Amino acid sequence: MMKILPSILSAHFAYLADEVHDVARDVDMIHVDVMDGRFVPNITMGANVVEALKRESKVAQDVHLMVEEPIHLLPDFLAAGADMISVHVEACKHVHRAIQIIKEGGAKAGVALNPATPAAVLDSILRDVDYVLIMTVDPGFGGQRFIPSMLHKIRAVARMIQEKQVPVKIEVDGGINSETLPLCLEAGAELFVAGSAIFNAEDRHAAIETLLRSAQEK
Ligand SMILES: O=C(CO)[C@@H](O)[C@H](O)COP(=O)(O)O
Repeated sequence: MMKILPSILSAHFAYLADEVHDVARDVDMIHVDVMDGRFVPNITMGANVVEALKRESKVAQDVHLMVEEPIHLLPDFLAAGADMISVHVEACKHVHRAIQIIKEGGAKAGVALNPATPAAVLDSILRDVDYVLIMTVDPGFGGQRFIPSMLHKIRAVARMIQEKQVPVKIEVDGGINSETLPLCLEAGAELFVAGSAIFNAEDRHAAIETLLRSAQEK
């Protein structure tokens, strides 16, 4: 079943709780971008924000760690209540260990791939993860343009999942809007992260409706 995950990177940080309440009327999960200023140029939020939002809202949180060597941070994010956590294969020397820690902590575990990272890196990890996050822009900023060649990668990962017969979901993130969402859906994605397409809209409810409708129209 497809899901839309609003990325709070594009929300108004001064009113974060209100922004989360606003979208939580329409979705059951939000996407939380954690950036360390090293793996990607920006610095955003940490486990304290996940914990604070957990106290404010029941909405589930999908935490995307854009962080060099994220293993040491996992216990904090798990304790804060993260429901899904992904680590980048490009940033983590011991991906299997990270996946194991996330699962043992009770969250769903994902691996994230930058646009230039080939699907083949998943061969030895696909059986161990709950989801693969395919970045459809280079991570670091909201509001970038979707990279069309990522559709091939989505298809390649969908094929690998089918061949290995594993219950792994494909998540896409970056430049997702009512034009790109149906293309990704057709290629095999199920989880759609959208930041500016939702939070830049005056009416977030209508923006989410538009995204959901675009999936049906295809
Ligand atoms: O991880 C990231 C950016 O690095 C994303 O989650 C962005 O927040 C997506 O924003 P839009 O491309 O949808 O505006």
